[in-house]
Amino acid sequence: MPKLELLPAVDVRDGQAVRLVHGESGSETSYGSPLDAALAWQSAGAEWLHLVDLDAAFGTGDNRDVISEVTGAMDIKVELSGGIRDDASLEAALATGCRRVNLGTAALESPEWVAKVIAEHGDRIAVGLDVRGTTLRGRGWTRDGGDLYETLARLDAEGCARYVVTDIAKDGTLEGPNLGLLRDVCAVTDRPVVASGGVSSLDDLRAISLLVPEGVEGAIVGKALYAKAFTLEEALKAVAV
Ligand SMILES: O=C(O)c1ccccc1NCC(=O)[C@H](O)[C@H](O)COP(=O)(O)O
Repeated sequence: MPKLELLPAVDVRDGQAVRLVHGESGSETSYGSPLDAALAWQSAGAEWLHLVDLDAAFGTGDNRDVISEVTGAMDIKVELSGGIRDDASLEAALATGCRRVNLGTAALESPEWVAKVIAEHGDRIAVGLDVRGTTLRGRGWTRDGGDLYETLARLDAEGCARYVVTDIAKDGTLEGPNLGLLRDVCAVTDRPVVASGGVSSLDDLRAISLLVPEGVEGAIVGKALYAKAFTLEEALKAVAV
């Protein structure tokens, strides 16, 4: 059985590494330099970095310089998220050298464009399915964007390579992941799923690991690392098989 991939998160707002609660603008706790955080996760043995431009996601500007600096400094693979909604922002994101990007709002508002870029870029495109209940949310998770399962069926048919599934009610709360949601999504798609939101403990990671045979490929970990609930070294050891 392959091991669960871990993706430590660096969410950037106004040039700083932050964590939000439920992804809500204004709920930031700041954790300093995004580059320092990313380098720390890399030194600890991460194989992936999940890097989010929250200002681009919220439409309050962008952190392109910081994102480029961090991505350029990484020897590990980078998954880039936040505000990638058109050719210009996609080209800029891919040009950073990231391994893949996450599209969120665009998958809800610009389905034809998303089908086109999936066809062009294959597995460098993932789609973030950010949900409250089974309703998708876009524009920095502030607006409803349709039904999870209808959108998933459409994206599957278009050849989407991978999904990053976030229960917004869990995100940044340290309340544990929504394992039922992950199971339900894996039951209706054969594409790999990356779990995001709510991880609080090594036991949460072990529980997500048990879903690898069902299709969960990775887990994003943000708040728990910044809050020092465990170290990344401990997390990597917990999911090693
Ligand atoms: O990814 C986005 O585009 C995004 C947009 C708006 C608000 C938040 C967004 N992402 C948050 C994350 O990806 C978190 O880093 C991740 O879910 C980690 O959550 P947690 O482990 O609960 O801190």
